[in-house]
Amino acid sequence: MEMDYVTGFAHSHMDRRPTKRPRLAWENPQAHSKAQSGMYCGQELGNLTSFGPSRVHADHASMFVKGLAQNGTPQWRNDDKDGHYLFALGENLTSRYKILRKIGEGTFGQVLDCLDRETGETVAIKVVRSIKKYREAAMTEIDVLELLKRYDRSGSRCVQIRNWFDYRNHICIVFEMLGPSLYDFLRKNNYRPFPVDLVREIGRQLLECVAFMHDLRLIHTDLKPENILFVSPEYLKIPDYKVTARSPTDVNYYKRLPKSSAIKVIDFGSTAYEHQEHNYIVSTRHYRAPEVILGLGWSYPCDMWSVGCILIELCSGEALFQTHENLEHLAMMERVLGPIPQHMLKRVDKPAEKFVRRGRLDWPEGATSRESIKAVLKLPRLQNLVMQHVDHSAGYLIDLLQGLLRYNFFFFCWVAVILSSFRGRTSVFLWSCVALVKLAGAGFCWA
Ligand SMILES: Nc1ncnc2c1ncn2[C@@H]1O[C@H](COP(=O)(O)OP(=O)(O)OP(=O)(O)O)[C@@H](O)[C@H]1O
Repeated sequence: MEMDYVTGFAHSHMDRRPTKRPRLAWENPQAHSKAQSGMYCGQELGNLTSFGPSRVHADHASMFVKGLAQNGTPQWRNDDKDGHYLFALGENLTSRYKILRKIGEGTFGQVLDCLDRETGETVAIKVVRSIKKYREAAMTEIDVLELLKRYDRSGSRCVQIRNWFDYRNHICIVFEMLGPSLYDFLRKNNYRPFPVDLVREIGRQLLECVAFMHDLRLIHTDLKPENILFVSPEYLKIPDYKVTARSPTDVNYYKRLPKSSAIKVIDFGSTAYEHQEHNYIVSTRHYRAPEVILGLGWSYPCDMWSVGCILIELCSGEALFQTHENLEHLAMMERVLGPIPQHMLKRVDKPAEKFVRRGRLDWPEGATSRESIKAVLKLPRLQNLVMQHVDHSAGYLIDLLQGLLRYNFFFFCWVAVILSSFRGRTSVFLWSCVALVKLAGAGFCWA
């Protein structure tokens, strides 16, 4: 078998499709965080405010005191109209970090590949937009990252924070450098699926990460292929025998596969604590749980729903619920997973009342167009969808997905919360959920 070994995606050859699917709304009213109050204890050093607890950071601050830094940083420039930091490649971001290239951009800011002059390693720095709500969310993200770092001793599940600082009104979060995202692979492979054995391995790690977060009473709320990164940038190019392309010059002849299956979750900017109020809209559209759309309030199960959508996408190559409209989205869920229980439809909030008529979803009557009805009818039932893409172990995967994409999971969750509060132990919560789902006939054997 011809095999081509490559290190890292060639960014210059990236196609022109967007690398990220944006969240439609950013409606996360974050509370002031512990880290934020720490900010005012920082040392004002020229155009940098430094607060990092680490020894490395303290050394860095002392460099500024000696007056070395100002020479190394560019002249002050205004931000762009959206509050993004403007920079040139090769410039310094404080005297410690040299900007090598831009890796990504999201709602919160830009992510830059930088050389850390103190350690000699390359790091990914998220330079957050200089807008109050994004600055506040970044401070919450730092709190969460530090909590995760404290408990994830092996650092194997979630991206590791190395440092943070406030530079020219931009919160900058320094991360370990990771490889491409699951979405980068899907895109580069023209939306061809991942091999099922790799999906199983990714699913296991993802569920471990979610269990770990839930145990800390944290809800990620924005799990999606863009936010799951392979640890290593190395990948193989192997001929894809399933496609009709016969010539190695054809773009579809090869398929890229990661050399290692190790993944980590990123983007804790929307992570919520269990005790906060959960009535606003969360998650990127395709991965949004029904209770979020129906305004029923949400909790841990919204992450489980996202994991279910992600696993299907990895097996099929395409997002399961490709829609931008609430009623169509709910109709798609009913098509794939069966009717939404009446007790949920009875409790919807005011804005969602228009989706319900006589105790059931107002579909197809409420559809906005014939195309919309066709888009829903095109979707297969979950079992058929899985069997189209998975030959061996389809049964186990269907069991797992039925457990993750369970409308009632939301209600099981409340029972589990009550059970865990009796015992005062967070892990009881997750095991209660698992036990309840198992009792309900779902299997977790596959992952
Ligand atoms: N540690 C990292 N290593 C390598 N690339 C990274 C790292 N962190 C982020 N990226 C890249 O930068 C992109 C944006 O990062 P991130 O999702 O944290 O930003 P965001 O502004 O919070 O995005 P969103 O719009 O989803 O909220 C990611 O999709 C990824 O491609």
